[in-house]
Amino acid sequence: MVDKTFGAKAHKALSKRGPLCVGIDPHAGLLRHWGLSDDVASLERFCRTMVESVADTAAFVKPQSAFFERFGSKGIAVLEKVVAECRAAGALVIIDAKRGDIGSTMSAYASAYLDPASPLSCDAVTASPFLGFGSLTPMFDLAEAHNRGVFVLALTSNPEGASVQRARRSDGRTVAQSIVDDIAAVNEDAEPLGSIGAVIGATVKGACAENSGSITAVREHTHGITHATPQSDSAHDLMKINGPILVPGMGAQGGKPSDLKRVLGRAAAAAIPSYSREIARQGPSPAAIKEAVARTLDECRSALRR
Ligand SMILES: O=C(O)c1cc(=O)[nH]c(=O)n1[C@@H]1O[C@H](COP(=O)(O)O)[C@@H](O)[C@H]1O
Repeated sequence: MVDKTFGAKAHKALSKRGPLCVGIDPHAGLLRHWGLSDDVASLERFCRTMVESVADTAAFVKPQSAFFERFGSKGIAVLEKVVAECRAAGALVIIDAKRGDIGSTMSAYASAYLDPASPLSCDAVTASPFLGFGSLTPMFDLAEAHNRGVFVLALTSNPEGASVQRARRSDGRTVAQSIVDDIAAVNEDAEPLGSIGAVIGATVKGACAENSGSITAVREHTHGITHATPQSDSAHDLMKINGPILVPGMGAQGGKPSDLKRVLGRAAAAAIPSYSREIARQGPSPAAIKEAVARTLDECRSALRR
């Protein structure tokens, strides 16, 4: 059934709960800020409070796997609980693991996150396409089989990303544009949204062609294929993604709600602005976290309406 796909669920969540993803990133500094020590019992306490404060209101919750992995198997056990409890409260859970590998190893990563029988089974996972977009195929296949999603890194929020992602290929496109085009091909004809998302940071210098003054992209013919050739580094054609767009870099990294349209243009209709530290550092008071969620959601909603 089409409405069971991750893309359809993401679309519904965006309209019902609104455009917000709350990241659960229990790093040592945040635990300290909450008056907790850096151990598994504190990790559990932090996560319990975050889940109780956000999972029944935020459309998406994104636990960052690294902060659980650093506690070994006991940390992973906490992550399993976070995933199950958030899903039970109606949030769509994206595990941020940024996996990228080849062949049977990629299949194993896909099973770990997207197979309903796995203890870490969630709604979607982040993936890195930098071993070649095609290397992610086992993950896309499993996502499709089980109505799950994959968010593929395209233009990341860190300044180092540009040296790889904005590099030009021999066909004139940036690496990021080729990733966007590959996502678009997987999502082609999906309604209301495809299940393969893109990750585009709120801090990137400019991303969409329509806001860069070069919307009339030059068409270039290379090897028998016609491409839209971006006129500048900021001229990415994002409308074609036809999938949800995870936008990290909000809050603590400097991204603001007004950046959503600056970076994504009309593609911002599918934006999922994602905040981790900015919301968690309002804790440990659940009321303060809830208040931050409501305020942040309001700010994102009104920036996207403008
Ligand atoms: O995939 C991600 O979520 C991600 C992509 C990206 O380009 N930049 C980025 O910061 N992230 C993740 O988003 C979270 C950002 O955390 P805050 O800066 O505290 O909001 C971290 O878990 C990052 O690993």
